[in-house]
Amino acid sequence: MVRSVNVAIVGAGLVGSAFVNQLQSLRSHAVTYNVILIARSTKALVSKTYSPLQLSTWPQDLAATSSASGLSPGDLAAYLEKSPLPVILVDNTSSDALAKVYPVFLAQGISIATPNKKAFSSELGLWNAIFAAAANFSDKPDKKGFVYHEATVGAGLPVISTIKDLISTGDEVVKIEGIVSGTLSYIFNEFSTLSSGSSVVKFSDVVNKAKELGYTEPDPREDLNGLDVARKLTILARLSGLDVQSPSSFPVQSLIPKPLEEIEQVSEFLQKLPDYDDKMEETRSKAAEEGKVLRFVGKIDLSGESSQKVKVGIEKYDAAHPFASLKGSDNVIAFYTKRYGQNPLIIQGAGAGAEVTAMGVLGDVLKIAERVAK
Ligand SMILES: NC(=O)C1=CN([C@@H]2O[C@H](COP(=O)(O)OP(=O)(O)OC[C@H]3O[C@@H](n4cnc5c(N)ncnc54)[C@H](OP(=O)(O)O)[C@@H]3O)[C@@H](O)[C@H]2O)C=CC1
Ligand SMILES: N[C@@H](CC=O)C(=O)O
Ligand code: NA
Repeated sequence: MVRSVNVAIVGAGLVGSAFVNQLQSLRSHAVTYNVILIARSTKALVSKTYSPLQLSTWPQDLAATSSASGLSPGDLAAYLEKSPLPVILVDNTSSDALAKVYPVFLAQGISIATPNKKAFSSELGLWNAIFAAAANFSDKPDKKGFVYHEATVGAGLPVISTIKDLISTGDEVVKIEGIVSGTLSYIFNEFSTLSSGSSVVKFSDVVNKAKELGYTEPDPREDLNGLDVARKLTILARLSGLDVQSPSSFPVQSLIPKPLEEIEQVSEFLQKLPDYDDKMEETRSKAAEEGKVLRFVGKIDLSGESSQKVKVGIEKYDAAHPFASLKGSDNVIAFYTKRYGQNPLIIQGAGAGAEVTAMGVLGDVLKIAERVAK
């Protein structure tokens, strides 16, 4: 018998649009996925009767909706709670406001699949509330929703599922080292090569290119100030058993030039960034003179050897190091654990981009549907 589930998609930008396309092309017919809502920040296409929306024309239909404002999290919860079928909320935004009400959705039996890091990397209290309210972490799962967030670290790469499997089967994390920003990976892979002359590209040009390619956060300053990496490290550290209070509770290096910190508009920031290319070029060429390249790295050290358990910033690597030969927007994450010893379990591949991120989100939706569809 074919089972069904309702799907509500909030956020229809790069990842959201790729998600809808991938959902439409699904080959599995074991479950029917009825999309009942697609929303952007200012518009919402909602099926009032909970019957499936016509997906072939969703961009035009969404644009044509008369609503001048989006749905508030409260309105969304009230609508989804009345769904006659189990419902999965796909949060493809980077909204803090939506993330804060995840515990409410979960307690109402609404499941969540998301690439939005905000819920899992803000204050520790929110993290605890989410997992207390979620069915997959409860011994009383009745009426609670499931929560999956694979694409919050390494986009579609199996990072979250791997660390969860390591821990739940009794392994212990000793260290994690990695390049977990697709944007900063791309920027430094292009900008800092082993040539000792001046770089073939300007730092500000590669920043713009990373934005064009869809790797950056909606506001690329969240990548450049190290916060996106700090959020991912917070998630990995918490899953490793460390109670990190927030992404600002450990040292994080920012690449935003001090005089540009107070600028409000992204456009003005990007326009002024070229004025600071010389400073980055100086750092790059000094490293190149030592035969090294720059990479933006996150480290978690639970071995007790380092006084600083979590840190994020630029490091220098020589040519032989695996981080020096990364390409494109690749992420690389090395898990040193009790079982794996000195030879870490390594995951590598594209860590940003709409298609690979949507794949991670859709994979989570399929896992939730297997558990809740009726
Ligand atoms: N791009 C990537 O490579 C990766 C992205 N992610 C994460 O995926 C998420 C989406 O990223 P991306 O698609 O690139 O970003 P976009 O800016 O392209 O899309 C964001 C979408 O969210 C909508 N939105 C924002 N706030 C709200 C709200 N309160 N209610 C309803 N809709 C809202 C925006 O509406 P509007 O269209 O009206 O602006 C837009 O449609 C982010 O959390 C990001 O961190 C994770 C891994 C990789
Ligand atoms: N801006 C992020 C997107 C994925 O999380 C990145 O560059 O990695
Ligand atoms: Na992932």
